[in-house]
Formats: sequence, structure tokens, C-alpha cells
Amino acid sequence: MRNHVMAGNWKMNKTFSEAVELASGLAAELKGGVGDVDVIVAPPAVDLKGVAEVIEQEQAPFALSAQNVYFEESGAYTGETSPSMLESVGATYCIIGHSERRGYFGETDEDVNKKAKKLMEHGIVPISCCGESLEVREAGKHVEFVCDQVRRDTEGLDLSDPSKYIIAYEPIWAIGTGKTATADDAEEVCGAIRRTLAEVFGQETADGVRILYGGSAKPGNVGGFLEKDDVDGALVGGASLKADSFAEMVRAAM
Ligand SMILES: O=C[C@H](O)COP(=O)(O)O
Repeated sequence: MRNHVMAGNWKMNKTFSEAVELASGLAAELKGGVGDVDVIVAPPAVDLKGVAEVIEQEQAPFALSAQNVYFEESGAYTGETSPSMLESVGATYCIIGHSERRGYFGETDEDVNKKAKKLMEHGIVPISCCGESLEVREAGKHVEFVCDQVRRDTEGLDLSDPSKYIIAYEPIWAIGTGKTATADDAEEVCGAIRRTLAEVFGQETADGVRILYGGSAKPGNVGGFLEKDDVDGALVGGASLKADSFAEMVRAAM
């Protein structure tokens, strides 16, 4: 049985001291425990070490994720961060292929696939994002579009431990817009993603991969998504920037 994942993507928000404050606040909110929910926070790269220290000092029940990585080990790649660097500050998860990375910074499916392979070599769990634009959804091609993206993003991956690979389905039109997909919309695509994984990797693997919904998820609507068979949690942007609202979402997933 898959356990739930609640992941907070802080995006380009929070200075170092603000990130430490948010992590401490979340640790206090979650003091009572999180059951078997995998709770993850993804601060900006410069805040990772500070949040790692809070997690260690407070014995906080959440894990650390980066928001991006490069697929080379080291070298002349100005501005990039390698998997070893993430490992060295205690990141055990990393978001890849977020639509903001794809849209603003030209990240391709090929990049996403290379990043996943490299992260997994380092024992870091990828949270690999996929999702369609409004144009694709209005043309009724969203299921086909997302499943093709997942096929390319997962090509050649070793998913023998499917708990070490997470997919986040994020319809681009629902991100930060206040427009939320319905729970049925999310289930339609998350179910199709799972069937695609079953075709490529076999049913057992497909049954073990956690698939999250992302896009204007908040305390008031997350319960509806979590009731769906193929939705195993949420990747949360805006509502993860306040300790109390994110903690409420974690409790909804328990
Ligand atoms: O990574 C998180 C998603 O992009 C969702 O962001 P949002 O919850 O602010 O819509």
C-alpha cells in the first residue's frame, strides 16, 4: 500500500532567516507526529543547509528536497548544483521538470530524464513533474500529452524500488492561479499515468510509485484529492509558505 506524500515547494520565496523561521514553525506545528505521511519541504538552494539544521536540531518529521539539480557531477556549469552537493547538505528528494523550469528555463523531457537518472544514482528521490497547458486541455489532448511526457521522463529508469520515484501531476493552468482541477480531473490523469507506468514497467512497479496532484492545492480542497485512488498526495506551492496551512494539509493526509 502506498503511503501519502505532502510536499511543499517554496519556489523562489524566503530569505535564509525566513526559511529557518518557516521550518522551525512547521517543526513546532508537527510536533505531535505525522503518522505514515512522508512530509517534504523544498526550500530555495541557498536555504537548504539552514533548513537541514532545523530538521536535525528539532528532530522534525519532515525531509529536505531541492527544487532543481544539474545532471553533471562537477565542472564549469556556472550557477548549477550537482547531486553530490545536494547530498552533502542532506537533501533526500529533488523536484525536477517543474513547469516553471520547463517554461522559463527551457528544461526538456530529455533533461528531466537525465536528472532523474543522476539523482537516483546518488540515492536522491526525484519528484518528477508533468502537466499540460490550458491549450492542450481545451483541445482534449491532456491525457495523451501527459502520458507521453511521462514515457519520455521515465525512459530507461531503474524503478525496481518504486517508492524511490515520485511523479507530480500539475496542470499548468492550475498553478498559482487559484483555478483548481477537480478531484475527478486529477484522478483521470493520475490514473492514466499509472496505467502508462504499468505498460512500461509492469503493474507491481506502477502500484508502488506515488503520484501527487499539484495546482492551487490548499487546506480546504486537499482532502478531496486524497480520496482518489490514484492520487497519493500533493505538491503544494503557495499554501506551503505558512506553517499552519501546510501542517493542516499534512494532517488531512494522515
Ligand atoms: O510546485 C507546486 C505547484 O507548482 C503548485 O503551486 P501552487 O500550489 O501555488 O498552485
